[in-house]
Amino acid sequence: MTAEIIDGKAFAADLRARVAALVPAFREKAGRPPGLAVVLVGEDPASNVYVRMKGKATVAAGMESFEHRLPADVPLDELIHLVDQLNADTRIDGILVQLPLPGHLDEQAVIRRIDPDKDVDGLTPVSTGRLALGIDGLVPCTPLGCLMLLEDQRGDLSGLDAVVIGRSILVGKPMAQLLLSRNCTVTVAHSRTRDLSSHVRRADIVVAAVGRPEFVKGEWIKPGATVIDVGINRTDDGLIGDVDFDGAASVAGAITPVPGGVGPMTIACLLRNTLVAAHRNAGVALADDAI
Ligand SMILES: Nc1nc(=O)c2c([nH]1)NC[C@@H]1CN(c3ccc(C(=O)N[C@@H](CCC(=O)O)C(=O)O)cc3)C=[N+]21
Ligand SMILES: [Mg+2]
Repeated sequence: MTAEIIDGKAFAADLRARVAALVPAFREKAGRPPGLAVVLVGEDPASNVYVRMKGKATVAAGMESFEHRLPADVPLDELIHLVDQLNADTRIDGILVQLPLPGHLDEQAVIRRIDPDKDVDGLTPVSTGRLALGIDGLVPCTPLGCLMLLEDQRGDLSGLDAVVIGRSILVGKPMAQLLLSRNCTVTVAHSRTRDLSSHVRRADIVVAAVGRPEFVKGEWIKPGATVIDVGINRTDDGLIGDVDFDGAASVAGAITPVPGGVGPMTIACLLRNTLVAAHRNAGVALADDAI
């Protein structure tokens, strides 16, 4: 094995500490802590674990956590009504509706109801548009975390060839936009892409977000490439990424492990986005390079 293992867990712990260090000054100036509301519909065990982890991390950072659990069969208008209440609640700076929602609920209808100023997931049409236009806004947490790890690893990304595998709203599409904003040459591959391995073989940066265990093979990786594995696949052997880790680690320059790579960065970036939103919502200044 030759690749450096990127320690996302340590990077995330440092980011969380830097966010927490900025909270007391905010509390002082705003007269209240930053607040994050998380909405969970239904009883999916994995979602339950994530929501509990998010709540704990929020409190540990000195912020206020608001958890709302609704039954799986909640009607759309009740969920929308809750979002309206959270939008109007001045204690709350960030609203996260845990996805996926049960099949009868229209996810886009719920997401577009969230006040863009509280959109710490970066999923509303306004946030998506701002990202595409290169205007300051809230960026989805998982791709933001991936970008932080990449820039820490590679420095300036300008001119590098990047392949993003997956085109989801939560990861693939915003990841491509972020890499483009850093002057990468970006290819977005997906389930209909022909000859995927030939695209991956050219890439200096590979971001795998397909949701299939060990889908990306070590032989596809260009020697020295940086590999970011977003996959969280629960199998009988535990959590498995979207990349064949052992194969890729023998050729890559650096690679994120699963667990302990991108996952912890997602939660750290959620706290970061909540802190940024809180400053904007309360009219308290935060230096551009503060976090
Ligand atoms: N509106 C919305 N926003 C999200 O950001 C969102 C979501 N819905 N739905 C589900 C996905 C998934 N997600 C993760 C967060 C943390 C870890 C994480 O901390 N993972 C640990 C392991 C945790 C474990 O042991 O299960 C790791 O990779 O080391 C993983 C995945 C956020 N998501
Ligand atoms: Mg896809």
